[in-house]
Amino acid sequence: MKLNRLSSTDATFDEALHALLAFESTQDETVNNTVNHILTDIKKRGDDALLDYTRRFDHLELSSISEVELPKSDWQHALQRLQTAEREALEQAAQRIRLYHEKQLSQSWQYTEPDGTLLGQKITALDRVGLYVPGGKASYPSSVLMNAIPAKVAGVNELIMVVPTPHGEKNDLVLAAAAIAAVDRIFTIGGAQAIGALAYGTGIIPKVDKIVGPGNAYVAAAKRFVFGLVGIDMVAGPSEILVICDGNIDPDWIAMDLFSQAEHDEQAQAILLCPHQDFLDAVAASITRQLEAMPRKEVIRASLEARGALIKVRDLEEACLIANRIAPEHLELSVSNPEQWIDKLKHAGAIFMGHHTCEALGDYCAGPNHVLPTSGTARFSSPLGVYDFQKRTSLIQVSPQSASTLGTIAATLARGEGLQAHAMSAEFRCK
Ligand SMILES: NC(=O)c1ccc[n+]([C@@H]2O[C@H](COP(=O)([O-])OP(=O)(O)OC[C@H]3O[C@@H](n4cnc5c(N)ncnc54)[C@H](O)[C@@H]3O)[C@@H](O)[C@H]2O)c1
Ligand SMILES: N[C@H](CO)Cc1c[nH]c[nH+]1
Ligand SMILES: [Zn+2]
Repeated sequence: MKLNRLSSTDATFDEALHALLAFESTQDETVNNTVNHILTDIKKRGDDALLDYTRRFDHLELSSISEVELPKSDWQHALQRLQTAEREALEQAAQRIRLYHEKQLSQSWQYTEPDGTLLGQKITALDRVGLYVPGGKASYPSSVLMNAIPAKVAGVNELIMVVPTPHGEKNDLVLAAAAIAAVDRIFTIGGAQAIGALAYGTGIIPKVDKIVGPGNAYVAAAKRFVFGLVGIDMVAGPSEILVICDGNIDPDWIAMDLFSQAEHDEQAQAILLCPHQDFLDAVAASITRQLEAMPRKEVIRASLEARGALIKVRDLEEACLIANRIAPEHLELSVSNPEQWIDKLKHAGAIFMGHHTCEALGDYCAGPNHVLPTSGTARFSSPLGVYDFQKRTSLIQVSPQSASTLGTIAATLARGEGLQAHAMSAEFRCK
């Protein structure tokens, strides 16, 4: 296979790195046109359009719209059908994710000024949230846990899950995860039509306040379109891993860490930064050797050839600078003293510290969320968390004494803006 081998001292390094990072699939014009058409149709024809698109894209023939909802007994049976090991793994992962996210709960606060004015911030959970669970090419029970648990920890009243079931095939692990995470309702719909149904509401699908959860390019484009009418978590791009390594580890481990994100899809990104040429060569050899045994080898190969790279850096200091430029979704700091480098790393969705912390643990059960900013957006955004399901309302209760002081300030500023009613409203309350 043709691996991209770069060195930070090459004259063309910046250009080569820029080319590797370029990714624009959710902006694709054909996808946007299709999604626009689907959303308009869902808005206009509601449930009838939903049935038509579910038939067309998921090959699911339903005789009546009521069949898109899965009764709760179905998910409970799915949970009971699981092998003990699978059920225990889901429950243990759920427990760790819950404990971690409970730390994120924000509380309302208020304070009173000396003249009796009270100021504060009231925290309220969102009323109704839609959770998109992908189901086109693969199933993601871990994503059910990662989205539903923080929502429930925040106190969301009603959590509506949608998941496509191509040819009517339901995934027991996905349904069992929904039961464990206490989702409220499940509908077997997917793609842009599911996002439209959640955003506008149809006869059967209730309109939600916010839509969360990852999906393919159609789902991502639909979320962009409905943003504003409803809230969205983020528009997640393909998975990314960046490994900074000191070379003191088995190269097979690092090659497999790169595969672990490359196997998600052809556009996933896997980059290794290391100061030691012999270690980079050993990882390259390991990639070639281990790839043949991987069930998803064609996806891994395509991803590594298009957007993967093994990069020789001058030292770990420079590796941190390059990592900050890339702002990866996942950053493995595979070095002996990871704490030493943390202050230098400013932009990453999640940092996995030390030789024993592989990124895959974070995908399933470490505790922190696996829904993370991609495509460089870690420069300004954060992992999905409880805070995404809570909103803040300001509280202001002005004492009679303060009404005079504040009223004078406000009236002066209001007249400066030419707003007479503002000024008079404040002055009426001045003593
Ligand atoms: N970032 C994360 O945390 C995370 C987690 C899990 C999955 N993912 C990503 O989510 C994505 C899941 O994609 P998927 O395809 O498996 O499932 P999906 O559920 O996102 O998409 C399937 C739906 O796409 C629609 N669709 C397919 N082809 C279409 C077409 N030609 N026209 C209109 N609509 C069409 C159909 O409605 C179908 O139901 C992957 O890219 C995966 O990497 C990300
Ligand atoms: N790595 C993905 C997020 O980038 C999440 C995931 C789900 N299953 C396995 N991995
Ligand atoms: Zn993953």
